[in-house]
Amino acid sequence: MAAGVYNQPIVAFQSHSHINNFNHQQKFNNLVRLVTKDFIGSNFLSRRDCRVIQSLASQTSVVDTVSSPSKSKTSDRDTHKKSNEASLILIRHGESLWNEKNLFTGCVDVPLSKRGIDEAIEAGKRISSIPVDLIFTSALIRAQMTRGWSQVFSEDTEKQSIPVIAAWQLNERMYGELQGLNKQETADRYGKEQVHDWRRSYDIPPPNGESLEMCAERAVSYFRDQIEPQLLSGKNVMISAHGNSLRSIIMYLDKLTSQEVISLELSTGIPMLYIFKEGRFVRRGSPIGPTEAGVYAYTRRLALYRQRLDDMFQ
Ligand SMILES: O=C(O)[C@H](O)COP(=O)(O)O
Repeated sequence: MAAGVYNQPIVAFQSHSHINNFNHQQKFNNLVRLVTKDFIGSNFLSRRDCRVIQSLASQTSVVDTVSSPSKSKTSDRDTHKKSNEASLILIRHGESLWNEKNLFTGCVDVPLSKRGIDEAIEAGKRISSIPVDLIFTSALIRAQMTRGWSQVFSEDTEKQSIPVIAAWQLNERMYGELQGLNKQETADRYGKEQVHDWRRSYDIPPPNGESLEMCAERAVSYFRDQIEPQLLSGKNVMISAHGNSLRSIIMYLDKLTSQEVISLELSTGIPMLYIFKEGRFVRRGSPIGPTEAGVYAYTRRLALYRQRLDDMFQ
């Protein structure tokens, strides 16, 4: 586990703009160069993909450094500490280059597409009113978005930055022999139902990969051991992770059964909000708005389940 003020996801860059001492466009250009350099020569990014990433530098506008709102908005923090409440924001990374191509990705380290970066920036705007104290990301670049470039060399500035903890336990589930295959072609070859079982069932692993259950063993244990204590101490936490590591965490938070979790789909780049109060997690829908359209891309069955859950907390 590595802690530090680097690797902040773009979603957090956009959410706090009160410290603005740097030439952000320049920094972002450097980031894109770094990311591109990491992937050029690897066997899963084509030259076209690299060109797409490079072109983002000229198309994407300003991103901000992450500063810790809890240190600059003392009254907000005092209030939520007194009420013994904390916010938990979950976000699945924005669309990746392999999501765009409909390829099984799993633990292959693929960066965001241009659309994914736009989604992350948009998500950051939507959660801008929530003072985040601590960010957890997976160890994969699509959740972190930046790698190495944003280390801070000033103690004062570092004190004002949101700590970021990268943890492999939050990585996407290992998709085994499906990694790199096209999802549609795989369904055509092995049958829709088989592929659906591999992708959505709780305990059927894809060939030589992790089932959701196996993914939950590491992701939920990490959540309970490392993240819950932070919430208990009144810290507002954001987790930037993946479709299946977050499905397993949501299954735990919402007490979904292994049947109910089958219908749980998460959209890319949509923040979900939970309030942690008196040892319980209450889903508050998306910070986007009261309709919660973005919380779950849920099916009718899950909508009913959600209705029951909401009624319980009215
Ligand atoms: O790893 C992947 O391919 C995706 O991030 C998640 O895939 P899924 O929708 O098949 O779970």
